Amino acid sequence: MSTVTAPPTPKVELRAVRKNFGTTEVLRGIDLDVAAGEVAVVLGPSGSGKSTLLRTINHLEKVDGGSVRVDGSLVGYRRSGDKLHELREREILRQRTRIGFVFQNFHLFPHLTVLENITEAPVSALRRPRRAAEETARALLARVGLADRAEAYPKQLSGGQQQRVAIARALALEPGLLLFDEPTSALDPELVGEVLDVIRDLAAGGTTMIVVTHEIGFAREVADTVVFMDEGRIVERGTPAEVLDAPRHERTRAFLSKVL
Ligand SMILES: Nc1ncnc2c1ncn2[C@@H]1O[C@H](COP(=O)(O)OP(=O)(O)OP(=O)(O)O)[C@@H](O)[C@H]1O
Repeated sequence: MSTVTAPPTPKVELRAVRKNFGTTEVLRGIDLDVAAGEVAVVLGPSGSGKSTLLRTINHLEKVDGGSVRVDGSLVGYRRSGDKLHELREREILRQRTRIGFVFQNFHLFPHLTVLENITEAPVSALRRPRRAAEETARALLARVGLADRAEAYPKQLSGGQQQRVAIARALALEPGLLLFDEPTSALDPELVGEVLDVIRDLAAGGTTMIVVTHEIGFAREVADTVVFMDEGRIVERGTPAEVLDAPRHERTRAFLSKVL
């Protein structure tokens, strides 16, 4: 008797995702699977829809068509009978806490210390006891190399340090998925490496990640999969060697010739 094993459910599953802003079609039918533990790097020219793609996965943007599943559940919707119903805002927020999001411009709260920035969401959204949340936050700060900056305010830190705090803050929610939106593009060149090192460590530890970046060297080294977006579509997807060294699509070749 043969045993048939079902393929594992992807951690992230996008099917025919469409998003419009007014009359502009920004996502024009995106299909994307990211498996548990996979690191997907998304490349593409400015305006191709990379940020919007991440924001639909996190339900910061509602889709106009298609579906987004994270861990098998439809983001933003629940099913009853054959019908899909939009989830209430509270449930959407709860789902969103399972997905860590690191922005280009850090988005730290300026009036809170580093430690408070990291404990804010676990205490308020997840109702973790403050003492336990602080203990976790200190461990995460050590992990991103900032154990001694817990009491500092964001403006007292360099951009690279602020971004490492933002990563620690995302990790404090113990997310099953981490999304990075150009995490190094607001940094001075000498600070890029320290942030990429932290992301590299997370990748090596098996965290599922989707990273939008223009850092081709990082993509080559860390990505399992490289996705190239152009005008709201995924036009190429493959291993770093396939997409970066032997791109099949003319638009990918043109883009790489500018950034390499
Ligand atoms: N909230 C919005 N309202 C209207 N248009 C928007 C909005 N957000 C994005 N857009 C438009 O959607 C398109 C795709 O934007 P998006 O930020 O997703 O691209 P991107 O590939 O991430 O670009 P970049 O690399 O410059 O960040 C752009 O034309 C942008 O102007």
